Amino acid sequence: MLSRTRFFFTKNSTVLQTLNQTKICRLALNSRVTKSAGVRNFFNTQRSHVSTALKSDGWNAAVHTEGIKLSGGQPVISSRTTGLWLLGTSGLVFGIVVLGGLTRLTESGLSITEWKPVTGALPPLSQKHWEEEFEKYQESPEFKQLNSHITLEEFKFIYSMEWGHRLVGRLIGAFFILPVVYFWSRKRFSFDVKWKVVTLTALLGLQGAIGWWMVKSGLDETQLSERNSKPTVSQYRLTTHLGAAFLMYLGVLWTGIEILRENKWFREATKGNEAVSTVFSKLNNPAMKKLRYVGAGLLSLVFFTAMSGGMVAGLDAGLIYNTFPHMGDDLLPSTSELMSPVFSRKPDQSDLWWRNLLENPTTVQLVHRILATTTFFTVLAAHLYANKYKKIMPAAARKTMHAAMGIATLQVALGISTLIYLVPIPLAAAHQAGALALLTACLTFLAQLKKPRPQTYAFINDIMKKKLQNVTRRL
Ligand code: HEM
Repeated sequence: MLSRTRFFFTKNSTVLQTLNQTKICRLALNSRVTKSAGVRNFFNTQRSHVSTALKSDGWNAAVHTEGIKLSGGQPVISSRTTGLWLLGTSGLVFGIVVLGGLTRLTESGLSITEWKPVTGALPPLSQKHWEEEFEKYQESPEFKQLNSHITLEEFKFIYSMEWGHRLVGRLIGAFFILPVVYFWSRKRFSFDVKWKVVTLTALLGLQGAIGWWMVKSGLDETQLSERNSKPTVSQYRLTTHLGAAFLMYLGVLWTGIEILRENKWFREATKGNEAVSTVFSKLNNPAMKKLRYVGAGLLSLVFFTAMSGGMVAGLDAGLIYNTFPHMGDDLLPSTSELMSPVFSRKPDQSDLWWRNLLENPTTVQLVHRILATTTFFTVLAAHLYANKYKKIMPAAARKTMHAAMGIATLQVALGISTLIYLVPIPLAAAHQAGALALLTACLTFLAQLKKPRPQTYAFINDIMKKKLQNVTRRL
């Protein structure tokens, strides 16, 4: 349909001339009139002419319409719809992370003892089916050691939590993969976005497998006895699952923001809006390079702190030392407690350090406190530093840095409250969501400082140079 016509113009004047000659340029650029049948017919009769011109142009110009299919052609900029869809996906991933946290906090995660990617999408629908599922659960170490008192009704609750978590995972899979196929076939992705989307699809598939790998560590008696643990999932696997979800979230968000920024520049450039040149010159300022390092450093630090939080959650280490800043009577527990030989598994104790750092709940909690405090003061320092450049920084980046400061403060308050009140579910879930919110702010800060890709830069600059103010892009 012509109303879907999307135009990407770059350097070559031959094509522009051809388009002008055939009047298509004027008619199609003014796309409000393209719905009329007369114009559509006119356009159809001319399309082969344009297509030939474009092919001979060697892809300096690319016009994408439903009517004109240019073999192997790809847009310089992905369509705005793909950016919005990626932001929608990031919202869903945010939601499932919180739901996953609630599943863990309500101790529901080990209630489904099998992984059936397809048939598991249906919950038990009859009393008999529920009883069968309950019987399977009764074979699990969690039931035998911790939950032998549980009734079928109580089992239904924990089962539904875990089933809901898995269902939302499947829905996100569909919400992501079906549009990928559609957008790909309609050539809506630029080359850069294509490989990102492939990586994200792989990560999504991997995430399901990691989820089951994690659950298995809490169902397998051999693994539990090796870890000398009560029936819970391994903290390493829980953190891997959390980390993969965070990476997926950051990946879709980053790609979505990048596409929407490019589309915004494109729209403004076609309107002849000078703001694009201002943003480009701000982004080209050498001072922004330092701020980019600051943003990347912050993002990595928050991610690392969040992963250490995953280790705290996986070891239930929030249930000890429920005071802040003191841990017990002093600021720090004794060295013998922090580096206890109990956690070493080698006769020569060569693994004493790393095992305590990753498996001793006291040490793991201390590591999280140290990282969290470092993160807070680093955000504060970055905020003060970024403020020095507030006049030359893009406004969006300035605002996200303010947001990061506010969220970091809230996150520390939530973390301390979670600890002091012995990990109540609402606070712990809010603390987990807070970690994602802080990551969002840091990632958005960095994304707003990112220079345009060279091909985007050339493309947008070209539009501005040619002052193609009438170009519209209907997405
Ligand atoms: C920048 C600051 C912080 C970040 C990014 C952060 C991040 C996280 C994350 C991602 C988790 C895992 C949540 C889950 O999987 O359910 C967690 C858990 C936890 N954090 Fe933090 N945290 C921060 C600050 C703090 C502070 C200051 C404290 C208090 C000393 C704290 C105490 C806890 C506790 C007790 C848990 C375990 C909660 C549970 O068992 O669900 N956090 N943190």
